[in-house]
Amino acid sequence: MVSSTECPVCGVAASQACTRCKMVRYCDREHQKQHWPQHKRRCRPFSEEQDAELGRYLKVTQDIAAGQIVFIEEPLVVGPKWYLSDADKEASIVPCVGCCNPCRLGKHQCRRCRWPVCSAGCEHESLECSVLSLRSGSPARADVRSLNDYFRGDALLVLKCLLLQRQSPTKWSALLEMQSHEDERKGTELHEEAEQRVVSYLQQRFLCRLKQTNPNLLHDCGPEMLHRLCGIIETNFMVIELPTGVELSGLFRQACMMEHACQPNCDFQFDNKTQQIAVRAGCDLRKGDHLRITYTNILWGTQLRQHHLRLTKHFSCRCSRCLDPTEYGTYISALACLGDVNQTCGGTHLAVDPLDENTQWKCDTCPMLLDGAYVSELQSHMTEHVEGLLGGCPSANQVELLLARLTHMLHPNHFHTFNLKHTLIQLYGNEAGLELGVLSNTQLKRKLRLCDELYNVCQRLDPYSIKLAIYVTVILIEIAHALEEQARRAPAEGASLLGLAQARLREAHVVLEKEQESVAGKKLSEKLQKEIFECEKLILTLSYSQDHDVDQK
Ligand SMILES: C[S@@+](CC[C@H](N)C(=O)[O-])C[C@H]1O[C@@H](n2cnc3c(N)ncnc32)[C@H](O)[C@@H]1O
Repeated sequence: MVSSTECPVCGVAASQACTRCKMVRYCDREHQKQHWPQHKRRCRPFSEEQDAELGRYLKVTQDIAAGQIVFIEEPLVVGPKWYLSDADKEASIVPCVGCCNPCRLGKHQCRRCRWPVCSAGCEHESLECSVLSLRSGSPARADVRSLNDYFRGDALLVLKCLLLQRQSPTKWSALLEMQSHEDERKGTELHEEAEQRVVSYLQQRFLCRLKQTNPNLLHDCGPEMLHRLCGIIETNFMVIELPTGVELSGLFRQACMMEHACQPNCDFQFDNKTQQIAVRAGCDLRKGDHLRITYTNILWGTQLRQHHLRLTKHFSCRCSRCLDPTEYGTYISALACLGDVNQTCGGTHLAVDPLDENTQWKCDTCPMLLDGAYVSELQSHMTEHVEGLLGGCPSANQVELLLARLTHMLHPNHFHTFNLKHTLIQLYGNEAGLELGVLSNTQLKRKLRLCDELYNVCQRLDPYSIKLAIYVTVILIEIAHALEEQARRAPAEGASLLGLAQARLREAHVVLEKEQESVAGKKLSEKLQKEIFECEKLILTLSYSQDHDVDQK
């Protein structure tokens, strides 16, 4: 919706904008009042704005309290996941083309187009089905890899977009207004991959036949349009996680206008029944604030986030975190200074210019400078080690060993050490042979210290737990575990330690409110309920035994 310059009541040129949304103008108060019954359904506490750097974005026009729904919106398109990992390409469970429920590949197929459905009776949109029925050939083999390659979900998402030109001209034009970064994509790996996986696949399998059998069905389905749609998806898609664990991608006219920041102020939830997205204020928003979500992983260091944003969204983020070499004092990208050959200086290397991919890294204590290329090679080498280890369910001992090796080179809060420590706090107290009762006092203290370090990093990066609610909840539960165990060991301080544990669990309860709809949030919520109950039981048991002791004395 572009803001109109004519009064919707009488059509004359108008200058008084609706103060809430600034999207409609009136010639006078009387006509504004008259129009309110219609306008109130569209009037929202933000306006659509545009600027040379951000493109379109959303600006708050009146204060909004934390937790309040800012707007609810229907999708333009919802479809299969856009980025398919290697594991996805070998998955035997895929979303049903009809209802998106998980279904086993090869079990049921749509009677007409043969694409995977969850049950014989599950139907899908008829135009989509008739285009998919034009397929040529059949899967080379019946193994999951061949079937996944034959029924490509990411290509189906592009086809869903393409068919809007027939199904809904309004949605089609809204889709084409979205940024695609077409020019920047040309000649890149992403463009080449889109050509291989999506454009040539759709053309050879379905669209060439469509041109012969029904040339007037789609006005524009050539390779340029397909590439443009790939760019629109890449730039705008939002990740939707269903309660079944299925991940989908969605495009929304307005929600996709929200700009990126590495410290967001909004989050969103998808309702699978209505297919609507609800955008919510993650903290108190003031008039003039922009609505911001995060397009990348906020637990990555600046170089990695910037690289990801440049590669996929074609911009350099200049938010306050990206401009600050310490990243709000977390030092999450910082390296430990190795000093000269003889001894380390104990200092920390920080990027001289965090926005420059090739920046040098300067020690804050000695004159040592590190080259950008060296640092990025070191980082990716470490990524391999950390991901390799954490992907294989390691023991606490294995994690400690890698941590000890990396500690020489990284700041204690570096994102690689953050990941290792977040795993460790869950292993201490839960791994077989390292149950809470078996941990030494030193191990218990270490668990608590690691939890505190991780909690502080999360608080600085995401003070309202908009993105890190799950991480923070896990940390708070582990803190409570350690405090409860300390209370068991030192009954004299038991009451105060259990009080602290209970407070941490209550805090976790509040933090987890934000994740009520996600699969991980639901699971964790059940665990948290039990933890709260167990903690209350411990408190009662302790006060009973203390009362009992007093009586006996
Ligand atoms: C999801 S779209 C947002 C809506 C888009 N601005 C439009 O006009 O349709 C993402 C694109 O917006 C721009 N953008 C979003 N956040 C930005 C930021 N923090 N700095 C610069 N550009 C940004 C980039 O071009 C990015 O690829």
